[in-house]
Amino acid sequence: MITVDHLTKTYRGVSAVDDVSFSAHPGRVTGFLGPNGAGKSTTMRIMLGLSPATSGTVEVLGGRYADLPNPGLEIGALLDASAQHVGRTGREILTIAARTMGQPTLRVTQMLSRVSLTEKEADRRVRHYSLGMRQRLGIATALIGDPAVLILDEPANGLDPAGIRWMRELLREYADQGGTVLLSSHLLHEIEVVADDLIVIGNGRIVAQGTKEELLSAAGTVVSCDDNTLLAAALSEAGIDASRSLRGALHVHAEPHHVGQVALAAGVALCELRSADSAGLEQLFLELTADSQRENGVSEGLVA
Ligand SMILES: Nc1ncnc2c1ncn2[C@@H]1O[C@H](COP(=O)(O)OP(=O)(O)OP(=O)(O)O)[C@@H](O)[C@H]1O
Repeated sequence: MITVDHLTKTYRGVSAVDDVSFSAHPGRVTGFLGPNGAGKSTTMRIMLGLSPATSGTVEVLGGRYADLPNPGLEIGALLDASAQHVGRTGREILTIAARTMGQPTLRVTQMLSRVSLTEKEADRRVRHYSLGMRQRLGIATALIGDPAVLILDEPANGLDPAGIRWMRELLREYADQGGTVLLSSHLLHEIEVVADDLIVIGNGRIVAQGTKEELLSAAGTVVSCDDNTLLAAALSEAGIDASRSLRGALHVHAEPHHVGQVALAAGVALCELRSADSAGLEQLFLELTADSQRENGVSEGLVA
């Protein structure tokens, strides 16, 4: 379990993280989503005791990271796969990690196989690794202490489609066995398949959070007919805001069933009626986060 409570971090008066609160739960993959510079890495660095908070608290497994006697046995982290010592081999890096955590060296072989790095690749120096191989090595290092919590900052960077699929399966399996996963990304489609819960951050503030299903249903309905102005008027009369459009169609925040009933009552023959699903969530994500004005970046009904 990770609990972030009213966390704020300012750099020379400018806030990178602004009053952020959320939780990540055991048995679930929590996606931490936001564009570049939104505050994801800063939040994760504070979680791992690498940077002090200006105010607010973060608790991982009920306490502060800095107070854990052997943190790698409880929390596995990967913040920057390119920060590994390039002069060492993958096997050396894993062996040092295992020894530091008091783990048997057998774990090294087990982790190599878990992340699909071959014995030959393990004996190569990290400077000759691709970014994808470095991500795999970073994940092996995070897992070597068999922790209950995983904190991963953009772990899909540099992975090819098969690698991304492998990562999703690994994280799903880890969460299904009771682990807590916090996974950041700036790309919705990269994490929407695996995430159970989503935290959306923009300009240092949480703009939406909830289960994936809640956010997808909040993403609304796409509806259109031959005369969308007439349809929009009928919907508006029924109290449904239809001000946004998606590829010429109307995008409304209501269930398809409800929208269909309003159209029927108004005698409007529909050409299209469907749940907006991830297309709507993607649009919502862009709207919520692209806005540079913090105070405007909030969508009603989605805010925590
Ligand atoms: N050490 C620092 N000094 C000053 N400003 C910083 C520092 N670290 C981060 N920032 C600023 O804080 C904000 C949040 O950065 P952060 O790296 O947390 O975002 P992010 O969501 O992880 O983005 P990315 O996806 O690009 O990694 C940015 O405006 C960044 O410039």
